[in-house]
Amino acid sequence: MLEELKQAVLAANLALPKHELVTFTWGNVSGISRADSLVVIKPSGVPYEELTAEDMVVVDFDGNVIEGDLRPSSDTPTHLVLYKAFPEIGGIVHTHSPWATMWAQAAMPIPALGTTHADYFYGDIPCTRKLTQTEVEQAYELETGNVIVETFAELGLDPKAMPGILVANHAPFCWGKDPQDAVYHAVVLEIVAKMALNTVRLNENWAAIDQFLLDKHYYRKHGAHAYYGQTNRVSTH
Ligand SMILES: O=C(CO)[C@@H](O)[C@@H](O)COP(=O)(O)O
Repeated sequence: MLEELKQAVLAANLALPKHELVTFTWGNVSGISRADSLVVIKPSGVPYEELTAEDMVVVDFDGNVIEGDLRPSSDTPTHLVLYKAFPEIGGIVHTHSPWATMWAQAAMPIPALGTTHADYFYGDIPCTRKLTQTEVEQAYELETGNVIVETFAELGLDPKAMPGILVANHAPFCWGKDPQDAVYHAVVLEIVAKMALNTVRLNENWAAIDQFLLDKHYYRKHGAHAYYGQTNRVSTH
């Protein structure tokens, strides 16, 4: 059951240490089969170098384990909230990648400063509000998902145009059309987080990218009028 998705979720998880986005077991990737209403996710706390496809855990939308011998990622409730709220996404990544996590710990959005950012994130990368004590104590991982959805609703953001967020005092979550696409966005997020932090350190009079340049770069790669890359080759970005 879901063998292909398990392989894809395993490969996406293994890509995290390869891209230096995780230390020890600090992160997870999942993928969804919308046809089956099932999610495949990394097991909790298992070192990446030991993971196999059989270790991937299949859960339903209520978090019940349908397949797998191991306990699913502790962040499974967050992933499930996001899959339910954002029907267009097919994969989710959570890491504690240091540059993005610095912005999350500062509880600050990452300003859109340049075209590297604009190529993938259409505007400032938001940061959630802090969770309340009740939220943390009663349903921490579920409320982490809820505060992400709340932030997107308040800011009127489109999860396709803004494929990631920072959770205040915690770390980033990213997503994409499938697990690999979500990893791609997590890699870009870490790079733009590093560049933005050093940019604002270099120039205290920093200014956001002009809207017309942000538009040009984002829409070169996305939407009906995209023209980046080749038409006769499979190219995701
Ligand atoms: O956020 C944290 C730890 O603070 C977790 O996401 C991280 O350690 C990964 O946990 P799992 O191994 O997926 O349960």
